[in-house]
Amino acid sequence: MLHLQNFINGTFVPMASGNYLPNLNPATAEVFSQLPDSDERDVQAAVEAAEAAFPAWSMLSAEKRGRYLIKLSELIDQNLERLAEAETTDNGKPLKLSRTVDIPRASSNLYFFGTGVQHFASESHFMEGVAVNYTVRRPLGVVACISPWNLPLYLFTWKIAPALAAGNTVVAKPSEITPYTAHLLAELCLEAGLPAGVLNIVHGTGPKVGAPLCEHPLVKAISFTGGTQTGKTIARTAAPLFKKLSLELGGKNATVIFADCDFEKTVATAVQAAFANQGQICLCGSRILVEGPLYEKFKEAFLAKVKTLTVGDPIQEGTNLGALVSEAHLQKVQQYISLAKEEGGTLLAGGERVHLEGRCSKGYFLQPTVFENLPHTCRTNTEEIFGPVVTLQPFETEEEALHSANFTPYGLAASVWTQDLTRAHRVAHALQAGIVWVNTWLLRDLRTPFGGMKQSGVGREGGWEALRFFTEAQNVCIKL
Ligand SMILES: NC(=O)C1=CN([C@@H]2O[C@H](COP(=O)(O)OP(=O)(O)OC[C@H]3O[C@@H](n4cnc5c(N)ncnc54)[C@H](O)[C@@H]3O)[C@@H](O)[C@H]2O)C=CC1
Ligand SMILES: O=C(O)/C=C/C=C(\O)C(=O)O
Repeated sequence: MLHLQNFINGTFVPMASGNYLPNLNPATAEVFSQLPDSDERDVQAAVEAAEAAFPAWSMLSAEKRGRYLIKLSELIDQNLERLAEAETTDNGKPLKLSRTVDIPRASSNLYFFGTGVQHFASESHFMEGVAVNYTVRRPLGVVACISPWNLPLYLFTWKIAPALAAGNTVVAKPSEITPYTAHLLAELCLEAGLPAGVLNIVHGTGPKVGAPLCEHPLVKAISFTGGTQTGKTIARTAAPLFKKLSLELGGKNATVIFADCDFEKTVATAVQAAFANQGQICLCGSRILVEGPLYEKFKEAFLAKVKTLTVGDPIQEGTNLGALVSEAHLQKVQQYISLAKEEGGTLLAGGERVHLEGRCSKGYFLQPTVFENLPHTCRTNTEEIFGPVVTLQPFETEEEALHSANFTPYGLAASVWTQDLTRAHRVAHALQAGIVWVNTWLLRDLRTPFGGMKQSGVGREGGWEALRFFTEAQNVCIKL
């Protein structure tokens, strides 16, 4: 049995408690590894290591720091297959997704910030004949990066890369549900020669590791991706301690389809946006709003495509949907399916757990599920389900579409499907969402601001936004 370890001060170390937690493969429901059940003592050791490493790391040139990240990116590329298999074993997602999306994106995150930081310039402001101001962006010190289980290495690296590039040292906590690839990344850090204490990884649960990490007085900033409830808890901790906070939280995203859309492309992408990663991406389009005249035609084509999706063993090439991440999460999603029925929804497809043969007979599989006839105000249409469950809703006017799309406490993402560019701009502007795609979905340019409005979070990640978050501006004013 594989035993994962904390990575503190450049070494794999046992946790203070001596206790392990079981780590399951959700496709087989079997325990395949054990992870440290760490606590505040391990957090303390990691923060101390990060604090000691900070002066030397922050004094390195951006180029030298960048080179370490680029080296790590190259090592990820060289270990693509091993990392992809680990991610799929840990998370249940199709191996082809790990291989083509998760792991390549983890590499890109490190490469992007490793190169990007070398172009990070600060502002200067000239007061005609009076003074010149220049602004220095200084790293903060020790920062915390807390990541979720849905895109494990992808989101882990999305946080640590800008934090390290900007000159901070990091204590990172991967999700206890999917800790495996973070452990493998620590091995690659050793191979890359990353100085000891620059990146520290503490495994364990939110209450025992995440909470003391957020409370620690030496931790200057917290970058968190996960559920909105957890985000609220972290915000309550951080506010009185005046820590910088970046929160990427839940979504209940609308796919808004007008009758003049490119039909085939729209249907194909709406299916992908609904069910990619078993619907476990905060950006998934879980409410599909379709203009009246197109509704029946769209419904027929959408359902036909959904019926072609294979729910299966994640390591099989032909699998489109793998396992949900855990039994608890499967049950949560199943409860939402029951709720949708109680709320009067008409089940158009799916709705049932899938029982596979062979090694996956105990896995947490669920059919891609589609409902209609649910009002935009109901719980099914306003709460984050985070699984392969979507609703179809017709609309008559643009105003009605916007009213429905915006009728949730979330404001993360939306996609708009139309050939009318003027309408696309108008609708994009009126949508309460931090990210709007027009005639596409999840097309990512890492330079763009990424984050949500309303209860989808606080702050923006990506590009300069991330480097600004992980630095503190100091203005120097020189009288001429
Ligand atoms: N927006 C997103 O990307 C995600 C949304 N979710 C949503 O959240 C729901 C709950 O999923 P969970 O796995 O429980 O997510 P979570 O928000 O509890 O977990 C995310 C990370 O936060 C850590 N954490 C938990 N409690 C903490 C605390 N008090 N202080 C600091 N860190 C803490 C966890 O250990 C994990 O590393 C899901 O059903 C889904 O709806 C979950 C994961 C990702
Ligand atoms: O940065 C991206 O491309 C995707 C980010 C996705 C999440 O933050 C999420 O699903 O939680």
